[in-house]
Amino acid sequence: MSAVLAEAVVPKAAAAAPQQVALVLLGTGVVGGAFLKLLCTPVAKRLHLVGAANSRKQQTEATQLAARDLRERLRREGAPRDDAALLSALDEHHAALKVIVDATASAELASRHADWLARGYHVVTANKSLAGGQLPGWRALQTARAAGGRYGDSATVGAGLPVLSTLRRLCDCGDSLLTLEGVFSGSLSYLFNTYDGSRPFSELLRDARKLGYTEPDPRADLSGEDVARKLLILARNAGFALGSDEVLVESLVPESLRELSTEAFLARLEELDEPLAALHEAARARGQVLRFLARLNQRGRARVGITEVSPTHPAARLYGTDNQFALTTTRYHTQPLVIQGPGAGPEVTAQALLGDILALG
Ligand SMILES: NC(=O)C1=CN([C@@H]2O[C@H](COP(=O)(O)OP(=O)(O)OC[C@H]3O[C@@H](n4cnc5c(N)ncnc54)[C@H](O)[C@@H]3O)[C@@H](O)[C@H]2O)C=CC1
Ligand SMILES: N[C@@H](CC=O)C(=O)O
Repeated sequence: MSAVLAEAVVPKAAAAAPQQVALVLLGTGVVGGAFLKLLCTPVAKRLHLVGAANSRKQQTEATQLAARDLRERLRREGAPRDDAALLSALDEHHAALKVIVDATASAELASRHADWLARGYHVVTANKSLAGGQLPGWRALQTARAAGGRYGDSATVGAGLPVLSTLRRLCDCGDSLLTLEGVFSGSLSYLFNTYDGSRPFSELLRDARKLGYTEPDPRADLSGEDVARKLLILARNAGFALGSDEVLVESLVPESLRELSTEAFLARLEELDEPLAALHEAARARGQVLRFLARLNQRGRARVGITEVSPTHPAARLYGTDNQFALTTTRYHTQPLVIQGPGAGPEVTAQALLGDILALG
């Protein structure tokens, strides 16, 4: 009764009207393409696309940006790439929030994130190269964030699963990460959940690529590099000042395929089949299965690589692109807090970008 009375007499605080958002999209590939589709849905009506770019061309012209075939048009026509023109398009728009969305895998673009934040733009990214790269880059990012820049990074780990948000919330409450373990790659999860020796590994990898699960160059997945980046992002968010050279990374890419161009590598995928079949067979003979695991122990030692696990291991019970993050903390120490679900794919990743933009205000 008193609660009802209280509601009747206390005026509700007026909810702040959501702000208009101007945005520039860098990268119109698998994730960027899915993001463009989400921009056409009603939830995105206060978002205004004022610029879009791929690696070669860009567009800031309103009618071109509104075209349904913007990605194809960008491949054929558009102005040459020039960040300054994209930033001017943001500056000229009346929207209160100005956002740069990075849906590329470009380390060069990622190295500009901190500068963009310092200049008053918000950055929302699927690109892990800054936060999961060299330690000085991570530190520059923290400096820009401390000065008020807002950085939407949900898409960088678990393709938007609520992992980073949960970890930060625990840390804000004074909890501490003790250990971290799991499957952090959607494509490798898909590959090892599916591979049973009946179809060549290279065929499954081609499927994973077509479905939009792999990195632009799938060696970034197979080498463990992408998993290592996610491990670094999580560890650093939990206060471990880990350098990228401090993660022990076990690569699945044979030496002979490491230095090739992406195209040449894609033409020689069959060379992965024999070594992977041998690993699979050896594990099978011991009653085990293969999983690509990431681990951070209490002393800050980090390792990512292929591991044989028993069929009853939690990582052996995943499906599709499932990721699994097991967080043991000071307060979750008897059993870990486990976050699990699809960890790759254009739609979920694009949604993570959209969610971070809408959360800006
Ligand atoms: N595919 C997935 O499930 C997930 C992907 N991500 C991340 O999303 C990012 C994009 O991945 P995809 O869309 O799969 O790659 P993609 O290869 O399909 O697309 C990359 C796009 O970036 C563009 N690009 C490259 N350099 C550029 C530059 N300097 N300026 C403007 N555009 C540039 C390319 O032209 C292309 O349009 C990567 O960082 C990836 O790690 C993150 C979570 C999940
Ligand atoms: N290639 C990545 C995509 C998400 O980050 C993966 O396989 O997990």
